Amino acid sequence: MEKLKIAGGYPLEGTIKVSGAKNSAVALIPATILADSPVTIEGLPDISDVRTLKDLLEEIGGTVSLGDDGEMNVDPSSMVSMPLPSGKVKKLRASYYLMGAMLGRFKKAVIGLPGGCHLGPRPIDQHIKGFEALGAEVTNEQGAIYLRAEELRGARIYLDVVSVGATINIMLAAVRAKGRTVIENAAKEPEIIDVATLLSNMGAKIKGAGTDVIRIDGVDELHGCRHTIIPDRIEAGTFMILAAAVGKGVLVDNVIPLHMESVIAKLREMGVPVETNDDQIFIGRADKLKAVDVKTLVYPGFPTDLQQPFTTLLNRAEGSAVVTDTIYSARFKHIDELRRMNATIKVEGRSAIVNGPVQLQGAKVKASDLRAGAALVIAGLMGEGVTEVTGLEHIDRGYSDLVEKLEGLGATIWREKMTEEELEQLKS
Ligand SMILES: CC(=O)N[C@H]1[C@@H](OP(=O)(O)OP(=O)(O)OC[C@H]2O[C@@H](n3ccc(=O)[nH]c3=O)[C@H](O)[C@@H]2O)O[C@H](CO)[C@@H](O)[C@@H]1O
Ligand SMILES: C=C(OP(=O)(O)O)C(=O)O
Repeated sequence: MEKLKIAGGYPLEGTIKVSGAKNSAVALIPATILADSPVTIEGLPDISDVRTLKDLLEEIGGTVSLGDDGEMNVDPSSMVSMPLPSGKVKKLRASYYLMGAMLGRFKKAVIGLPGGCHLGPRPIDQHIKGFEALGAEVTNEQGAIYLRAEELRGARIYLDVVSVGATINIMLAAVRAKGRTVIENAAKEPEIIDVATLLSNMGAKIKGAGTDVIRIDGVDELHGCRHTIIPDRIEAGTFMILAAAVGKGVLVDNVIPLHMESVIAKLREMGVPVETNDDQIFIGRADKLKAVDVKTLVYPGFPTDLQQPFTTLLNRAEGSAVVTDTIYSARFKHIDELRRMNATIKVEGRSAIVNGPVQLQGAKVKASDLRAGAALVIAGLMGEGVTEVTGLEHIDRGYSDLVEKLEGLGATIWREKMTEEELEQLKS
């Protein structure tokens, strides 16, 4: 096991390139199950969620190759509906997409309950409601979800909660159902459009992805195709926030600026100079930052996945800022760690109140989840002295080549093997 060490307090500059989107990748890969001939996905990020899904496709009989350039070829023709009760499915959240994809292709699946970041309760009742509306019988037996259908029939499904996962999962099952499915109150995240684009290139009939009503006319067969993934707007946002915190001129490359509007607006409100062109965003240096309140919302609102990194940035701002997470009320595990680094933050209900400016100090901290990890890396770069971050298995689920990318901006950051004593401490 390794830990990350960061010598903070130095300004960063240069260009940093964004990889393919994790939350697209983890849906595009299961979507290949639905085809009857090979699918190629270009530009996948080098993250553990992608490697775990590759293993899972191989477990059900797929022939899968993944190049160093992030190109994955999947031949799904020999796949079978093998039960995937736990083990690897627990390593990530998005293993729930195997339910929709396997139900769509085989009309049956057994998948263990998903893992992913611990952000408080993360129910999947809306996914199940959707599968049942399509005609599947769904039961939960000893921590695994059993799905079975004689046939899948299109249905009108109103989501009680706007859910990215449920919207994509229902889409995956519905593309091979008989007749029309309408998903109302659908989520509108760019990753949903990316998955719908892949499925359409495979021969699916989908209209309205990216709006809150998606119409799907089921087809009998889907074929292989080639697809290029969209850039990761959460990784891009992490780099923009990091640049606002410790940059003296950073160009974030390979971005779709339209996806970043809520983040750009908040940074500008704080006084950060932000300029955009077709596929890059430049973040300039502001010596003084103003505190701003932030509320996370479904897309196109401010993403919950950037709430934790943004909370770190607010430590540099003058005044008091209220950060409210309306999606995950308990997504505040990073706060205790930031406090160890000298932050003055109070948590009240769904909100964190950050009082700044404070000079963060290097400390030994632990990432409890993926974006807590990103928040602590930014804090380490801002802090005086050396910061040690453990819990890298979370960061490695979502950030491709993070150390190399930050070194490219001039950061002093490295991975180090943990000692026996440290490993013992981690267990206790
Ligand atoms: C792999 C992936 O894409 N993960 C993203 C996805 O997670 P995920 O798909 O799990 O998140 P959802 O959009 O489903 O969740 C949004 C909200 O709806 C609730 N809910 C969701 C489903 C359900 O059946 N019932 C229910 O009550 C959740 O508890 C949460 O409060 O979207 C989240 C919200 O943008 C992001 O933080 C995650 O990075
Ligand atoms: C919460 C996240 O991921 P997951 O849903 O995969 O746990 C995230 O990407 O911030």
